Amino acid sequence: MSIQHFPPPPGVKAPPLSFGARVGDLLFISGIPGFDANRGLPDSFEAQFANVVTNFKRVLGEAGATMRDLVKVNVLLTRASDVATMNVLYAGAFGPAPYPARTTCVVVALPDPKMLIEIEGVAQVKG
Ligand SMILES: N/C(=C\C=C\C(=O)O)C(=O)O
Repeated sequence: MSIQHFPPPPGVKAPPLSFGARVGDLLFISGIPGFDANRGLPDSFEAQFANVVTNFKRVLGEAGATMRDLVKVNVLLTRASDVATMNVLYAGAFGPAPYPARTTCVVVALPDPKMLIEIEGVAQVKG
């Protein structure tokens, strides 16, 4: 079965990865940080979360999927103090129920010291 890759757009300075990779009916989405359109990282958790959702939807859309097609989501945070806020924002962005399966981890660090959150996921893609 072949793999369809969704690389960063030309000119975007990203690490050596695809934002998404599809095999069969499954789309695997890389850890998506909260970069804005200019590859800047806002200071606030809420703004980073909003950018993650925008970026996440773009990757899903490129593969013909939506947030409702998500099967599993992993949320990586660098501050346990953001968990409560994340849950509120998450319910708005990834809801309504039923939600995808999810794991949340508080990690020591993410690749850029300004990153407060990354979300990765697996979605079902039909067609
Ligand atoms: N997922 C990772 C970084 C993503 C960076 C980006 O979207 O620009 C990684 O390093 O694994």
